[in-house]
Amino acid sequence: MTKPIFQLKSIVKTVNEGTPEQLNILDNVNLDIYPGDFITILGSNGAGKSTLFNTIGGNLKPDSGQVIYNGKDITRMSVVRRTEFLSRVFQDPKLGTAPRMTVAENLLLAEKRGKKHSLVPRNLKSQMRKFKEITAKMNNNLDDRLETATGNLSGGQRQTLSFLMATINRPGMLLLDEHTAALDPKTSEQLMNITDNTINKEKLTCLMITHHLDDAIKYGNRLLVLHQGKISYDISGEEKKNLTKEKLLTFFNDIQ
Ligand SMILES: Nc1ncnc2c1ncn2[C@@H]1O[C@H](COP(=O)(O)OP(=O)(O)OP(=O)(O)O)[C@@H](O)[C@H]1O
Repeated sequence: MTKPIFQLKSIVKTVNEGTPEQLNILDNVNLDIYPGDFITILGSNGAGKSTLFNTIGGNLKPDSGQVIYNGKDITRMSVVRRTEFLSRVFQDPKLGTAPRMTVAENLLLAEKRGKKHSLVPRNLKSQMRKFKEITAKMNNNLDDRLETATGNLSGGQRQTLSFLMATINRPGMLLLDEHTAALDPKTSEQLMNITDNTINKEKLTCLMITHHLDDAIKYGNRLLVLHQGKISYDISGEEKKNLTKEKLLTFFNDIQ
């Protein structure tokens, strides 16, 4: 049987402890993620989605419970060490890239992340052909802008670059935190297509937070709904394939 690559075991995170506002923002969360899972995550504002990602990414330590990667307890592992196997793309295109550095320099930086220096080519020139090839596949002229400072790119190009940087080393876990939410509908759809193709081709394990029901239904093999710090819905396979927007809306109405 396939073993989970990532596990959350009885994760609890409480805020405002000992006050009338005390709240379990993660309330005994258990989750087994299998290699190649592409999980879409829905949940209303304040449901705990970012808190879940922060726990997985190491930005937030749970009060109790365990975070396991490849069978190893990483609950107390730092964010920096987790970058050896984990990448995250944020909603804000400005967060993933260094604005004064060129597209090519950003890609080189991303290649180095989590690797021993000796394994990374130092010379940017030797990598240019490869970077040109990767960016050309994005079909948004990023390949013509390899020497451009990232701050001068369009939001869509910049977010595509963030996605490329996050996936260039084939991460063990990819976290997409509403990564298309700041883009116009057409650009958002383009990046979702790139995302889906890359995840399928590279067989990446990915969690994607979205507020778009259509995207949550269309993409991935598994869908979770978070509600009040708990996983209240977790479907995959045929059940996910047969899910409709109407069924999902009914579910949301029922839990409110
Ligand atoms: N440091 C904190 N102190 C107090 N409350 C917090 C803290 N961090 C998060 N919360 C609360 O925890 C709950 C979950 O927040 P979280 O940001 O994870 O939700 P979310 O599902 O990502 O929401 P959104 O869709 O709005 O981004 C919210 O009620 C939020 O106010």
